Amino acid sequence: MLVEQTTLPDVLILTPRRFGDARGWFVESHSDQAFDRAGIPTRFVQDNHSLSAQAGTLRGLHYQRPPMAQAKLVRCTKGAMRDIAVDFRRGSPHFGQWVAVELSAENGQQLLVPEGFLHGFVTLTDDCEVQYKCSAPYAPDCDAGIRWDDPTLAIDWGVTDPILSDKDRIQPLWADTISPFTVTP
Ligand SMILES: Cc1cn([C@H]2C[C@H](O)[C@@H](COP(=O)(O)OP(=O)(O)O[C@H]3O[C@H](C)C(=O)[C@H](O)[C@H]3O)O2)c(=O)[nH]c1=O
Repeated sequence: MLVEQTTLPDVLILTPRRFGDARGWFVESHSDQAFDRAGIPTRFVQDNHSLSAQAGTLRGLHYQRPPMAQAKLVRCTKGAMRDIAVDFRRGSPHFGQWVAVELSAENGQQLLVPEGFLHGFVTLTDDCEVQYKCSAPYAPDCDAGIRWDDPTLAIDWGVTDPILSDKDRIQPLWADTISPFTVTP
């Protein structure tokens, strides 16, 4: 498994090895053993899978508050999407900084988004399927978010008028939110 850093050092791009042959290919899409070998301690308890029918669908920015904070391992299994992670940890030298990575069924790349980060994505194709592993179960009472178009974060999503859920239209602003996450630099 290839492990690459992004401009946010704790957010990693993982590319498992694809074994191609005349039939197509095979990949171990996730393996605790591969994580052990890479020195990544994160373990997962829940798999999620979403389908977005139209390109330009934006889901995010979401997180779960402690004690149900989630790390996520995100991959796109049909189509393509622009995956966004934002450092939401007070004390981090990258606090408020974001990174965008294109994930697609074709490139087979995965984004490891640690606890303490906001996560969201915008689809680049119709019928885009995203599958992601979570390190903690869904906890509606801890579910929270920040506005996708927050002026402080100024994220470049590559879209101006995305398809949003009602919930995502009214998420709070970064400036109005105290992060529940801290990290000692
Ligand atoms: C996340 C989740 C949702 N649900 C139910 C709750 C709603 O009735 C329905 C849709 O939930 P929501 O609109 O929050 O789904 P997304 O907008 O795709 O949110 C997710 O997408 C962004 C990108 C994320 O990073 C989070 O994992 C997650 O917030 O599924 C569950 O039953 N379990 C779950 O783990």
